[in-house]
Amino acid sequence: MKILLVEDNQGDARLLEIMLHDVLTACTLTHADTLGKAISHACLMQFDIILLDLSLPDSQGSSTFWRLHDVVSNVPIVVMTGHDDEVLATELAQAGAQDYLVKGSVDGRWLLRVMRYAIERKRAELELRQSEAKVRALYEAVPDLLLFLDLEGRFLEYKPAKDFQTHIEPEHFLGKTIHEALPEGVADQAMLCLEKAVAGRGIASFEYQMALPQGVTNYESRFIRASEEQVLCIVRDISESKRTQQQLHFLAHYDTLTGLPNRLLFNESLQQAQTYANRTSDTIAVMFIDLDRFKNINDTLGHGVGDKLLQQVGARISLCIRESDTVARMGGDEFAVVLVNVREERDAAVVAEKIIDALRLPFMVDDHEVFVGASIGITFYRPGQDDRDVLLEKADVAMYHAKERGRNNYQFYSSEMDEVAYERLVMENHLRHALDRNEFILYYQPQIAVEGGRVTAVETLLRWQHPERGLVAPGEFISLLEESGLIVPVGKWVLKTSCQQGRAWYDAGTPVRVAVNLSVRQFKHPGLVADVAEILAESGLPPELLELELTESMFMDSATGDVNKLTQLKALGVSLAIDDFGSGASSLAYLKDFPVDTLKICQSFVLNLPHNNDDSAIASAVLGLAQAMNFTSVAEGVENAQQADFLRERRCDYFQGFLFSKPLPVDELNQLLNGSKLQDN
Ligand SMILES: Nc1nc2c(ncn2[C@@H]2O[C@H](COP(=O)(O)O[C@H]3[C@@H](O)[C@H](n4cnc5c(=O)[nH]c(N)nc54)O[C@@H]3COP(=O)(O)O)[C@@H](O)[C@H]2O)c(=O)[nH]1
Repeated sequence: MKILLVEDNQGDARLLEIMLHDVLTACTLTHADTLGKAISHACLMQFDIILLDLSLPDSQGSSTFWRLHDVVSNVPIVVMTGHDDEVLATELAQAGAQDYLVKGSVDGRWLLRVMRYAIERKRAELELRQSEAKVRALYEAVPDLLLFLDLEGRFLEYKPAKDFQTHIEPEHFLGKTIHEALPEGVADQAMLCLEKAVAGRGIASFEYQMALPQGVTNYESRFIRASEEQVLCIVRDISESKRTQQQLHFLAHYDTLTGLPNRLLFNESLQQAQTYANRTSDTIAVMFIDLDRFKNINDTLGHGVGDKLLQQVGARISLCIRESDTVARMGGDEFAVVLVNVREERDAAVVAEKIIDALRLPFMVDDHEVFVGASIGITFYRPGQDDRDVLLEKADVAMYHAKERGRNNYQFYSSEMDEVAYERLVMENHLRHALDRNEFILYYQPQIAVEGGRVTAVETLLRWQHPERGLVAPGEFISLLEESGLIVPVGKWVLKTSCQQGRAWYDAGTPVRVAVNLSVRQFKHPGLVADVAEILAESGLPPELLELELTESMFMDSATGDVNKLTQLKALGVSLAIDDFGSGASSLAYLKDFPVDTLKICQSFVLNLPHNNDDSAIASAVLGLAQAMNFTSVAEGVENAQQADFLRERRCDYFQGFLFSKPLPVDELNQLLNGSKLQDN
């Protein structure tokens, strides 16, 4: 123990020194006989205790204590007095000294006990002071509204929040009970929490809303027992975090484009509906809706229009169902509906018809009048049957059937449909290996010059030589190739084989232009231009003998940088044709901006020539346009002489169709090219 003894009387000092050495084995005693020396020692050394005589040569009475205390306020001071100033010593002991001793009345043991108590008390005092300081800092720093209540729930103390304005004066609370100060519902919950806190069951909290002058605000109140008599209530404004929570919930459960539930919320709703149906034995209908022609609109008019269209579609579907039903956007142009309380299949059919009718009406999007349709697949859940995923799969399978049945219709799921879906899956798997197994072959359909009747070009048409099914037409697998992305490698193979064949005809002295179809996905593939350049170089086909057939949508989608791609393709020296011209609901303005060489009149307009007035008008208009803009014109699907006459009279440049030749394998086409010129009959 390190002791500073401040005593000017050498005798008294010596006496104390002896007493201390008697009772303390390990003790360092520093002696000062003036206050000045005592202060110097106290500044230089950390003492455990100071024994202080109040009457010193340089200071007298209470000021002796206070001057030393100011310097070492954290060291316990025991005041030593004579009998005559015991009153002063008592006062000082109450004011800050740890204790006092009357000189001559103490022995060593007593002195030791007094010192130990003094040190203990001082330590406790310091700890208390520190913990009070912490509580005060905490109290000041807490941004929340703090309310202290008695154990019955009467407000005692109010500290306003730093973070938010309640617009309620402290008087509204102070002196009042919870029930007097708060609205009934909130007060009931607050009392419950207070009781829990009083019972010492930790922190009890609840969230609530209050209608305040500034609007509805969300609060959280936490109650904790603060002392024997008081409970602390911490009130926090959680409006902001509630809003964030709501936004996060919205983002996680709703589709941001249409505001409809997304797949996650749809699944939850379906699960709830199933649980309810299990109890009530009700039937649920699940519909899968896929828009017809949406992709075309998106590709031709752009994604902005596509997005707005989806919003309108979502709104129209919502109007066709009851509030208890759910409509969700599952992604892309796919929507799903859960109908609850379905009595019979007819109920679901009525809703499906309503949806189809609603979506059949034109949509006005950014001054465009656009038409979509819907293919709907329907399946039913009866208690205890399929789980959620199976239901959706079945509705999806039924939807595919609706598409195959010509779109704009609905189909109920039946187990036979699974076989078709299975076949589709098997076909997709076979297609994945078809390229490696050399199962693809190319047919070529001649294009005949109207003037002179010679074969000047051929269109390359893909066929699949299936090991079991024989020759499969592209109508059965091109869409599967598209969906699976296989169209990119397969399309490259078509291009390469066509160019090699084109070069072979060129070398054989029967040069013909080869027209190759490009699919949208192939066109959008970033490596397309490089692939065409490489294939031309490798095959040695003069570029002017290659024509690429593109759809109108590829020309229209200029927003995606595809204009540049067209220009790059054109720069390779190949020609570009617009296939099925007139079938895409698109603006004609692009014709003058893009490097187009050939317009191919869609065969649907040729089919009913010359009797159908509309088709005649369209075919005439397209041919007129081609002549005016200096494009080459090709009529597809020419099957009879009347069609050919009509087209010839309107100065069509080339014919393609069964009237002249079906698509042919290479050998047969070689015979044709080597034979005499073809004549139409
Ligand atoms: N991306 C690619 N698409 C391709 C490729 N090969 C073909 N296709 C596309 O598949 C569609 C169907 O082709 P296909 O079954 O070969 O039908 C073509 C002709 O056989 C048919 N045609 C030709 N003349 C007549 C006729 O007089 N009557 C009649 N009913 N049909 C006829 O038309 C199809 C050619 O059409 P088009 O391409 O519009 O010129 C077809 O859409 C192909 O585009 C490929 O390699 N890649």
